[in-house]
Amino acid sequence: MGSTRPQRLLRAVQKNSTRGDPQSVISAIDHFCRHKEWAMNVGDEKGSILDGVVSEVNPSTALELGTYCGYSTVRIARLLPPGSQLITLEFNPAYAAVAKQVIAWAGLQDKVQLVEGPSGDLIPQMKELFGVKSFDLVFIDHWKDRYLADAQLLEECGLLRKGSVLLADNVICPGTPEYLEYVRNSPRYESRYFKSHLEYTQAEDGLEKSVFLG
Ligand SMILES: C[C@H](C[C@H]1O[C@@H](n2cnc3c(N)ncnc32)[C@H](O)[C@@H]1O)NC(=O)c1cc(-c2ccc(F)cc2)cc(O)c1O
Ligand SMILES: [Mg+2]
Repeated sequence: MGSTRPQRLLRAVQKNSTRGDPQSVISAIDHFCRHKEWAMNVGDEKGSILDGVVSEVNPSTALELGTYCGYSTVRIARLLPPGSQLITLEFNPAYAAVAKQVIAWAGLQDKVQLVEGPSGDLIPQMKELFGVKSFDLVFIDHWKDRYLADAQLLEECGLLRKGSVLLADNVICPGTPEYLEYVRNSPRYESRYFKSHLEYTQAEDGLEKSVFLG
């Protein structure tokens, strides 16, 4: 049984980065995806926009939907203030196993709770599982046709407060039209588009930042 792309990505991290150095892990993954094998990480260009939003929000509790190999998990966790927590949900066990090792290699395991399972089942359990009152920041990067349902589920579960920020990847490519329509037209959100490119390509893509108004 040959290796999978996530496993090859993990090997590239262990070979080309320094344990405990998140920036070197990020650079190793970007180099692997640009020069060896494309993979669906948010990437360096959109990643810089993500960094800016994380720094601006300075979240004490953050949620990520769709861990994949843990690239954006590392990007977010490396910027979190001491005592803050990032919960990341991934339903593919093979991806979760790789992400766990990438996060540990970066030395960020104490800031991250990686939970295996589908977001639709796990979001309603956030309060009881982790004592979460509300999320200051949610990075949405999972199945593109789950973005709207899960944003509304977060609202219904009382997991958003006035000022909570939703940051959604891939709103152009592969695209999330119904989510975009909702956050851009709902009086409950103040939404803004950050134009960029699909990771490691020239295709257009972007991030949508939506502030929940309560
Ligand atoms: C969906 C994936 C990301 C991960 O999300 C997990 N997942 C899913 N649904 C759930 C859930 N309901 N709960 C928890 N986890 C969940 C999954 O297992 C993947 O690991 N992301 C993408 O498919 C993705 C695709 C592209 C892309 C763009 C152009 C192309 F030509 C081809 C692909 C770019 C991107 O930037 C992406 O992000
Ligand atoms: Mg994405």
